[in-house]
Amino acid sequence: MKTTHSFDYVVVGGGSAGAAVAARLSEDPEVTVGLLEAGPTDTDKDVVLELNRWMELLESGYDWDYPIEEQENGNSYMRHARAKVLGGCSSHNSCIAFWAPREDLDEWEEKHGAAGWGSKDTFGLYKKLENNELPGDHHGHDGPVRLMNVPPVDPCGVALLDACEQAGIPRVQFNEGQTVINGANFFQVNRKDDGTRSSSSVSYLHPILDRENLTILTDTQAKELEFDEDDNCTAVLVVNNAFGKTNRIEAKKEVIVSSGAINTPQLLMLSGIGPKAHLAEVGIEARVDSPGVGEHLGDHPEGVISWEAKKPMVEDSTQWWEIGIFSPTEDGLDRPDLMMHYGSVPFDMHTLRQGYKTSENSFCLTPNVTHAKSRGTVRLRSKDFRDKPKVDPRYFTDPEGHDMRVMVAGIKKAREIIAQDAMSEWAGEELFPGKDVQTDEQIADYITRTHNTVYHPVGTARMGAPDDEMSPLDPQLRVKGVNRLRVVDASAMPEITTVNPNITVMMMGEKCAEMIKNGQ
Ligand SMILES: Cc1cc2nc3c(=O)[nH]c(=O)nc-3n(C[C@H](O)[C@H](O)[C@H](O)COP(=O)(O)OP(=O)(O)OC[C@H]3O[C@@H](n4cnc5c(N)ncnc54)[C@H](O)[C@@H]3O)c2cc1C
Repeated sequence: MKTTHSFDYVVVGGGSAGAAVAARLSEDPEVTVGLLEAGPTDTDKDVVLELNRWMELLESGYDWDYPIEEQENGNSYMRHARAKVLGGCSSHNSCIAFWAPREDLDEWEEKHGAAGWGSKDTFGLYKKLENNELPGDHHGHDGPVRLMNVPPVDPCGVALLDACEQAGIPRVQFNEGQTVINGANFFQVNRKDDGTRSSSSVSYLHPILDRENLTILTDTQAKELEFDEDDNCTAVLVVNNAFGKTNRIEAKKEVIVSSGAINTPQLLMLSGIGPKAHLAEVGIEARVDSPGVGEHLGDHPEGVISWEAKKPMVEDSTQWWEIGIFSPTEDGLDRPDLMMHYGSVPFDMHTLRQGYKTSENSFCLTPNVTHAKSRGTVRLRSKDFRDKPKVDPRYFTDPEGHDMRVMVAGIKKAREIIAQDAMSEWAGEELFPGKDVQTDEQIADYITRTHNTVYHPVGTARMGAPDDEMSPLDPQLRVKGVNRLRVVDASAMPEITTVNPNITVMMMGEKCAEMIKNGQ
């Protein structure tokens, strides 16, 4: 096997976290950094760069496109989109941009043992990464990632916010440092003024493409991590050619895996780090018996309810999913347990096949469970790195029934909002689930067959206290049981964020680089 490159740091995956880590580490001209990305570059691809085209990327050649295992209580037709292009999912997502509520981060530290990740240590990193159009000291104004408010130009969306107010959900400005438990508005998005997404690639990598100590190798897929006899991670074995030949990329200091919540546990397991019994099933000898790898898969399950529009819907949009509504289903919560997105597009991808009505001129609300309790797994299908791993989110399997209870409440809350006077000029017939679906049981049955995801898988290689055997990473993101190997991406989250996670994943990349630079 040929060693084709040698770097101090090798980052595996040029996505939301990986691009940030590589950019920050290579600020030091004394170190060399190699960034490996399985997909192609984004620099010349309008379909990737123009934010309002993001839905074209689902199930396209830029999507790893993971089917899910047969679900006991969920929609087995669902697919998990995962971008395969520089910038990762930040290059094909809808760029809804949120700081995590401080309670989420404080819980990571206090409940899950992720010392140093509380809001007092991490809010400064959100500030560092952003260039927010909002004024004030709370925000950063010279970071790489541009955040802006979606202009409130969609008249149906404006009416919806009026209806929210009539239903007791006030307009609020997001990302101002106060946790929004009950409130709605047009989102902030990470987008530049000219409509280009401010993905991690656009934000962190495009400005430094000619940096001499940073080498970006696209179309380069990692298949295994190499270790020496002292369990130091010394290299990444990759395939970057049409003949399937393996090349070796040496890491003189560290390897940082940032391949996302599905591919990171896959690569760890292919490298012998994972649950021993499962590895044995596919013929891999365990280097580290780490039972938490591929476990604890969390997500935001999402339902949909849609109405025919009485007036023509918008024909252009910032990104078609422009409004967020937070509304708690019970009193006394410190964070909302229910969120909804508003879509100004037909969204029948899971309802049409089930026989529900559809319309070209419609809008929808998509309630999601912000802290779903069901947990799934990512497992190897075989020891072949080319085989898609088995993704089993086990939606709606939590024994208390919390997730379905919140989802049913979400459908009812959506109906309550749309029934307000302010929506009377817009809301026509309810297309799905429709007026015949009324009882909790009927709504739950509908959800089970038609739900989607907000595409936020997390937690499959989570960080936690050094002595917690179910957390494969320590709070410095180091993989327990080996040396010179870290993970940073959504898989490292101890628990899902209440809100859309992408900006938090970038923040994690910032913190990882900071810890490495500080010798932690
Ligand atoms: C369709 C969609 C819409 C979304 N919308 C939003 C939104 O509006 N707002 C929000 O906050 N969040 C959104 N998300 C979620 C958010 O984008 C992700 O949580 C986040 O990008 C995850 O970052 P990551 O670094 O963990 O992984 P990624 O950004 O996916 O990066 C992983 C990278 O590693 C590469 N890779 C994988 N395996 C290998 C390998 N073996 N070798 C080399 N490279 C490899 C991948 O190709 C990819 O580029 C959305 C996600 C999707 C899929």
